[in-house]
Amino acid sequence: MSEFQEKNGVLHVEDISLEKIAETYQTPCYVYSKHAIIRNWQAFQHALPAPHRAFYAVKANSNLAILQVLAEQGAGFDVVSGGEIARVLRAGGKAQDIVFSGVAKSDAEIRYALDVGIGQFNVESAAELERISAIAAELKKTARISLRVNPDVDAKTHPYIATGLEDNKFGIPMAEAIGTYQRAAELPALEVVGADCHIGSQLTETQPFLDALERMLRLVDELAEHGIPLRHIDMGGGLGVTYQDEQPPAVADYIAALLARLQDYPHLSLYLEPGRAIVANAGVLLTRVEYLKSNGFKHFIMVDAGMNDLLRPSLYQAHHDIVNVRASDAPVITGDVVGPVCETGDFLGQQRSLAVAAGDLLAVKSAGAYGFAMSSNYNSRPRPPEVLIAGDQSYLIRARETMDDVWRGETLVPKG
Ligand SMILES: Cc1ncc(COP(=O)(O)O)c(C=O)c1O
Ligand SMILES: N[C@@H](CCCC[NH3+])C(=O)O
Repeated sequence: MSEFQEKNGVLHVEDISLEKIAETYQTPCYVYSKHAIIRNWQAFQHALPAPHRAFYAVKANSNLAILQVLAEQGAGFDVVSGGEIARVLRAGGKAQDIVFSGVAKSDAEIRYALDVGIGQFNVESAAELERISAIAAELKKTARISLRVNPDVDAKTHPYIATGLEDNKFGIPMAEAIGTYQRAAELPALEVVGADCHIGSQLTETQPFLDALERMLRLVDELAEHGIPLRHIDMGGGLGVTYQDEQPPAVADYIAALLARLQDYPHLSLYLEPGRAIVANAGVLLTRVEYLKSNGFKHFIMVDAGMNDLLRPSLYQAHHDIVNVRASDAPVITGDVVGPVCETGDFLGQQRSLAVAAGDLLAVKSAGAYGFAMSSNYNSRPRPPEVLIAGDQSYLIRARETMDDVWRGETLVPKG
C-alpha cells in the first residue's frame, strides 16, 4: 500500500492532491506522508522486540515534526552532533533514548551530551575515548560507551557512502579494538556497554551486514575472554530503498537474518540505526516546470528546484524517479531535468522521457531522506518549505525561507 497514488489522473499524497499542495504552499516544496513514516518505523519496531531496539538516524531528515512523530512511536535516536541532540529534545524525544555517533565530537558537544544525560556514546577513536573520560570525570558522571569499530567490509554501495572499509575515516580499526576496550575498561568514568559498526548506506543486499556481524561477534568473543562482557551490538543503519529498480531485502527479512545469527548470544541485544529506510520513500520534492528548451541536439526541462534543494543527483549521480503530477497528453520529451542553479552539475534527472509542458508540476520521488537535510542557500536561494500530510490534513512543518532567513547573521561594515 502506498501513500503516493494517482487518483483521477492526479498524484496524491494520502488524501490530498499535489496540485492542491502546490496551490497552498507554492513550489518548490518538500511533501511527506506521516502514515508512510509511521509504517516504515513500525516495520523495524515489530521485527525488533525488546530488548532489541531501533534508533532513527536523525541526519536523514531532522525536521522537528518528523522527530516528534517518531518520538511518539517510542523511537530511539542516533545523532551525530550537539545540534541533533537539541532537535531530538525539542521534538519531545528523551535524552536516554539517544546514541551519539560521529568522528569528531567536540568538547562542547560531549559536555552537552553528558549534561542532558544521553543513552550512550558510540566512540570513534582512542583519542575521543580519553576526551569523553576526562570530561565525564570532571562532571562527576559516568559515560556509557560503545566503541565503533571498522569491520573492513565492502558494503557494495557508492564510494561516498561506504563507511566500513579500512581506508574510511570512520571507527576504530579492528586490530586496535581489544586494546582500546581494555583501556576503556580501566577508566572509572566510563561504562562499557556495547560494540557498534556502520558499514555504509543504501545497501541492497543482506550479506555485507552478515559479514560485518560475523566480525563483530568474533570481537565480542575475544572481549569475553578478556573479561569484558557486552550488553548489545549495534549494526548501524544502511538498509537501502527502491529509488528505481533496486530490490533491497524486506525490513523483516534483513532483521530476521541478523537475529538468527544472534541466537547463540542470548545476552546480546541488537541495535539498528535506520535513516533512509524510514523516510526516503515517504517524501517527494514538488517542483514546477519553468521553461522547456532545446539546443538543437539536447532537450532541457527547466524546473524551479535545483541542486541546492536536492543535492543527491549532483553529488552521487543518484537516481530519483520524476513524474508529471497530472497525466498529460503533451508530446513526450527526452531530456535533462535541470534547476536554476549556475552549475552544469545542477540536474535532478538526466535523459528522462516525460510528457510535459511549461507550467506543469513534477514530483521528484523518494526525496524524504537526505533531501531537505542536505539543502543549502547556494545562489542565495531560500530553502523550500516542508509539508507533512496526514489523511486529508496538511501541516506546514517548516516555512519557506525568506531573504531575512538567508542573510541572518550577516552584517554590513562601516562605509569606506
Ligand atoms: C553511524 C550511522 N548510523 C546510521 C546511519 C544511517 O544510515 P542510513 O540512512 O543508510 O540508514 C548513518 C549514515 O549512513 C551513519 O553514519
Ligand atoms: N547523504 C547520503 C547518505 C549518507 C549517509 C550518512 N552516513 C545519501 O544521500 O545517500
